[in-house]
Amino acid sequence: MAEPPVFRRLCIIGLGLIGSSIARLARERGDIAETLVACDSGPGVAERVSELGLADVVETDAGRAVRDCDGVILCTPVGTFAGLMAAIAPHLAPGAVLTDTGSTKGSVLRDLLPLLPPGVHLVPGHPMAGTEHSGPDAGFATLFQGRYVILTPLEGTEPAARAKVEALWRRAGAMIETMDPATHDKVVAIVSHLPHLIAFTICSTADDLAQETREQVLKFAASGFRDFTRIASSDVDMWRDVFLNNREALLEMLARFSEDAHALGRAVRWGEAGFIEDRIRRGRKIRRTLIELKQA
Ligand SMILES: NC(=O)c1ccc[n+]([C@@H]2O[C@H](COP(=O)([O-])OP(=O)(O)OC[C@H]3O[C@@H](n4cnc5c(N)ncnc54)[C@H](O)[C@@H]3O)[C@@H](O)[C@H]2O)c1
Ligand SMILES: O=C(O)C(=O)C[C@]1(C(=O)O)C=C[C@@H](O)C=C1
Repeated sequence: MAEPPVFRRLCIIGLGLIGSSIARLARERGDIAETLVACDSGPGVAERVSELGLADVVETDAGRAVRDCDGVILCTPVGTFAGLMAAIAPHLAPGAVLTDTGSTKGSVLRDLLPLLPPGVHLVPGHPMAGTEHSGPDAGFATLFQGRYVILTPLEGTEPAARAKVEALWRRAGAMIETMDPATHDKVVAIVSHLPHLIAFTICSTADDLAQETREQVLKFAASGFRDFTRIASSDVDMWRDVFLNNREALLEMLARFSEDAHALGRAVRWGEAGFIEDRIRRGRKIRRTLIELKQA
């Protein structure tokens, strides 16, 4: 027999890549929310969400959108969370479960907890799935299939609230891991935030060089550089907010990376072939490990 929907009335705030993927999934499955409310304040987004038929109710005002909802999921850039929380807190229904998909977790607790009304349950989350595309047309229902979702629940969170968020992600086909926010922020700093910082930087450096030399450097880019440009084409608002809200862990990883890059540079300068080979071998090994885990 089909399971009952996880939520009676679920409000998704932010209908970009991630929010519209959850909406599409909820529409397709029918067992995530009985009624789906979509809220987006971006220019033309609410109209597009209506055109695409992604929700039963479409709003642009977050306070109005969350009224009477037993589930609310924030899918906007993390820099918007404090302002959004101030707007929705007075309207959250007692007993509601509040979750999110933000890429940083220490900042989410910092921004949401102080205004959390008594009786509303916060279960922060982060799907480790995405693409370089953004907006309501970019989403797809299978985005989370076979991917990890990291939850960073607070001690003492009501088990029933946590179970609802876990059920949502299980129905999305995801695997769930639990971590404390500081560990989460360190892990994603190395596997997600630093790679983006490097990709944005390498593109700027190549662009500077092209301007200095007046050569069409980019037309000679084969697949190595192109792989970086895919990552570097990601959304400006989202990544500005990620960098500014995971400052400490990102700067720590950047410092370690810079030391290691200098060491490799030194080996190149002094012709230390063994050191260079070792670094290349480690890269190849990590790629093989990811392929074995089917994540490459
Ligand atoms: N893109 C990814 O690969 C990825 C992966 C995992 C988690 N995340 C996280 O999920 C969240 C959403 O990312 P995305 O890629 O879907 O972004 P996106 O840019 O595709 O969509 C964000 C949407 O939020 C809307 N929005 C912004 N401020 C708002 C506000 N105050 N009120 C209502 N709507 C508002 C925008 O109009 C936009 O439609 C971010 O916190 C991001 O860090 C992103
Ligand atoms: O696939 C991509 O392009 C992504 O950037 C997805 C990605 C990542 O870095 O892996 C980006 C941000 C997230 O918070 C989680 C996933």
